[in-house]
Amino acid sequence: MKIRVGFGFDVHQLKDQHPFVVGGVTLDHHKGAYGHSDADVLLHAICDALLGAANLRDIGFHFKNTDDRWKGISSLILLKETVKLLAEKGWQIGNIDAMLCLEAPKINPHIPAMQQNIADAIGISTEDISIKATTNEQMGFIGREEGVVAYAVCLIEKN
Ligand SMILES: Nc1ccn([C@@H]2O[C@H](COP(=O)(O)O)[C@@H](O)[C@H]2O)c(=O)n1
Ligand SMILES: C[C@@]1(CO)OP(=O)(O)OP(=O)(O)OC[C@H]1O
Repeated sequence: MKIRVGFGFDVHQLKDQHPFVVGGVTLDHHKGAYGHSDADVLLHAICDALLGAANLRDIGFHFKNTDDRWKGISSLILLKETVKLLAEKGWQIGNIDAMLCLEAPKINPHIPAMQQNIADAIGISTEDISIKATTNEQMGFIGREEGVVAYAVCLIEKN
């Protein structure tokens, strides 16, 4: 059995009165993440961790931010496409561990729904998908609510 580890990072600007989609959940907040897609920072970090583990470049390589096909798209679709790219090379996903860094809103109440969205998209158990959150203790661009950051690691395996 071959196993590989992957790491992903993503950051998006926060803008007033913009939808805030994280892990496929639309959060009720006065600001939201801005990007070419739905700007789901958590799913983008997970896509990059998976692609990195399989040595398949990164999210922007496969889904260019100049391509109208991805304009406003749900990142759950990008995640499903990413899993297909891995499956074509024989990779299965072992587990994912992710960390969100944002001042507000509180993420904890939404974690089960995010885990379920990701589990449905990639076909593994919610038990193998960990999501955590921290503030940046009011420091820097995260502390000023100018941006949101996510990190993710994963294990993938094939026979
Ligand atoms: N956006 C967030 C940030 C944090 N949490 C939860 O609160 C705990 C304390 O956060 P600190 O940054 O003050 O250490 C953190 O461990 C998370 O459980 C959250 O849900 N959403
Ligand atoms: C997802 C893509 C494609 O719609 O656009 P964004 O939503 O701007 O997100 P980013 O994290 O910059 O990554 C890659 C992009 O090409």
